[in-house]
Amino acid sequence: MAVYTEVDVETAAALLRTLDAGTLTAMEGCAGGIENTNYFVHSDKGDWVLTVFERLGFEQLPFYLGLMQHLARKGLPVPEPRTDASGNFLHSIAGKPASLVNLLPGESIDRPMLAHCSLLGVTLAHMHTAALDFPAQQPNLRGLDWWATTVPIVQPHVGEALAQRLAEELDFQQRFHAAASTQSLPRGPVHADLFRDNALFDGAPDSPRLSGVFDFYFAGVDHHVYDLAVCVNDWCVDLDTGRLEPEHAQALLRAYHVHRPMSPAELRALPGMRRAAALRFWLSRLADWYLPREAALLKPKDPTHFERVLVDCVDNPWHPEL
Ligand SMILES: Nc1ncnc2c1ncn2[C@@H]1O[C@H](COP(=O)(O)OP(=O)(O)OP(=O)(O)O)[C@@H](O)[C@H]1O
Ligand SMILES: N[C@@H](CCO)C(=O)O
Repeated sequence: MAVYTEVDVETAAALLRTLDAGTLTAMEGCAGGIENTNYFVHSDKGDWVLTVFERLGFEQLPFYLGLMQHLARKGLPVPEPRTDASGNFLHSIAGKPASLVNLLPGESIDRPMLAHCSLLGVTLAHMHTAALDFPAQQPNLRGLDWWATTVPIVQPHVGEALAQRLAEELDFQQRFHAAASTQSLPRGPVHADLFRDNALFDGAPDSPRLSGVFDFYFAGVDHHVYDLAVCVNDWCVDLDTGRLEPEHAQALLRAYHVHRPMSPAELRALPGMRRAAALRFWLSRLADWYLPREAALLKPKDPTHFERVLVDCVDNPWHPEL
């Protein structure tokens, strides 16, 4: 149950009033999610998600919430932070940062079909294009520097063979990211964590619609092809074996390419970026596994899955046909 900070009815009702979001009719704590306190809040003006941020500070949130506002106002299915009369979207509850966004319709999909991958490709292309003129800058805080800091932290816990694999992959990534061919790849604000549990679909089963993309709290400026690699590694990988499902990946990339054509350099970089994305989530899961945060209620996710994904990326580099 992801309610770390109890929010009482009076506090929620007062926030709704401040944000001209109607009169509160009901609220319930949200069981999903592990990072933040989330409540579903209902009023005579609509349905909302009230989030109290447990780890992120007031200084990082303007980038994430501003990017969500930017994308939502351009018509993307992204929650829009509700603003007060002065235009502020960052509020405070119990001394912690808080936000109120509109509740998006739809459900997450456990096992994406080709149609879901295509819809994701279309939306991701639109998100990348729409974000290009977002003025704020924040690097991907889970990028190369973080990998280099985290590898030696987790190495003592994983045994010699895996410690060696981590060192070799970090070395590969440092060379790959230093190459001029990588540095010149197109960049912009990207989601960087758009797993299947961060998207919603509605519509009939045979004609789904992508109705929501949320959880922008790892977003940052990075290469577009890195963001694609993160998606391919989750939406288009068998969760039992860690192996790529090439038809799913092809569907995602073809749909993306129609709306934001990928350059030959981006296509060439995809195998290296898939390795980068696999390393990033292997490392964060290893860190959560061996060095759990104090008082964290979260059940750590299985790191070995991304070890398998990385092995598959290295052993079977995949090149899309567009
Ligand atoms: N704007 C929204 N519209 C609809 N549902 C939402 C929205 N925001 C969050 N949710 C729902 O609430 C759940 C928890 O949200 P979220 O995933 O952002 O939690 P978290 O704790 O912040 O992050 P994490 O996924 O890292 O645990 C989601 O699984 C989703 O079902
Ligand atoms: N998507 C991440 C967790 C949240 O960032 C993972 O599956 O490891």
